[in-house]
Amino acid sequence: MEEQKITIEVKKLSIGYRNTEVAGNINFKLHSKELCAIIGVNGVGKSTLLRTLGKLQPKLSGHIFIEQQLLEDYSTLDFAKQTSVVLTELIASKNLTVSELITLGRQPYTNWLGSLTSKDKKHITESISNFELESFKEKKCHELSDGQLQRVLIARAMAQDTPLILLDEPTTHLDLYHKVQILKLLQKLAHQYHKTIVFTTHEIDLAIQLCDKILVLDGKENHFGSPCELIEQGCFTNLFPPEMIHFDEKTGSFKVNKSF
Ligand SMILES: Nc1ncnc2c1ncn2[C@@H]1O[C@H](COP(=O)(O)OP(=O)(O)OP(=O)(O)O)[C@@H](O)[C@H]1O
Repeated sequence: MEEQKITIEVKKLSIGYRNTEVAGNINFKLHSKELCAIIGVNGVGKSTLLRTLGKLQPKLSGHIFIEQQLLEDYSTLDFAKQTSVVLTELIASKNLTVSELITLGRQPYTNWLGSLTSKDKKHITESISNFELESFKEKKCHELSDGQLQRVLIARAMAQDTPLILLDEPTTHLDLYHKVQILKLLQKLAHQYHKTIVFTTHEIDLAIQLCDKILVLDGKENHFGSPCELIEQGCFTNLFPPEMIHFDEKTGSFKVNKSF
C-alpha cells in the first residue's frame, strides 16, 4: 500500500486555560487522506483541543507537529499555508458575499495589495464549483441557511489549499440529511484531494460510519484509532452511563435503554 505522509502528530499534549488542565495525555498521528473526528461528552475539551491545534490558544505542555515542524515555530503566515481553521460560530464577516468570503481563503498567498493571480482565481473558481455554490455566489452570507453557510466555509478552507483542515462542530444545527452531506463532502476532500481533516462532533454514529480515525476524549485514556479498532477495544461502551444509553457493537450505534 502507498505510504501516506504524516500531516499532524500530537505527543503527550495537555490543553486548558492558564494553569487549569482540561485534558491531558493526548496522543495521535494523522496522514494525508484521513478524516478524523474528535468525540466526547459536553465539556470534555473538544473545542479547546481544536483551538489549540489551530494555534488559537496555547497548549499547556507536550508537542504538536504540523508537517514535521513544531506548531510554535510557525509564523502566522506560514501556519495559514499549512492549516485552515473553520469556526462556524465566529464569522465576523457575514455581510460579505459567498464569493468574497471564499476569496478570503487566498489571503495567505496574495500580496499586500490583495491582488489575485490566475492561480488564486483558479482555486476560487474550483472551490465554488466543487461545492455547487454557483447559484448563490453573489448572495450575502447572512442570507444563507446553516447548511449552505457550512458548505461555503468549507469551500473557503478548500480555496486556502492547506494540507490540514480543522473544523469545530461543522454539523451543528443541521438536519440528518445535511449532516451527512457535510460529512460526505469532508470525506471527499480528504480522500480525493489528499487533505487531512479533523473535526469535533457529537455525531458519533455518523463518525463511526464515515471517518478513517476517531479520537475519543474521555479525560483519561483518550483512545485513538480506526472506528473498528475502537469498537473492538470497547471504547464506546462507557462513554455514556450504560444503564441509560448502551453501545451496540454489532450495529456500531447507540441505543437508549427503554427501561431506564
Ligand atoms: N475561555 C475559557 N476559559 C476557561 N475555561 C474555559 C474556557 N472555555 C471553555 N472552558 C472550559 O473548558 C472545558 C472544556 O470546554 P470545551 O468547550 O473545550 O468542551 P467541549 O468538549 O467542546 O464541550 P461541548 O461538547 O459542550 O461543546 C469546560 O470545562 C469549559 O468550561
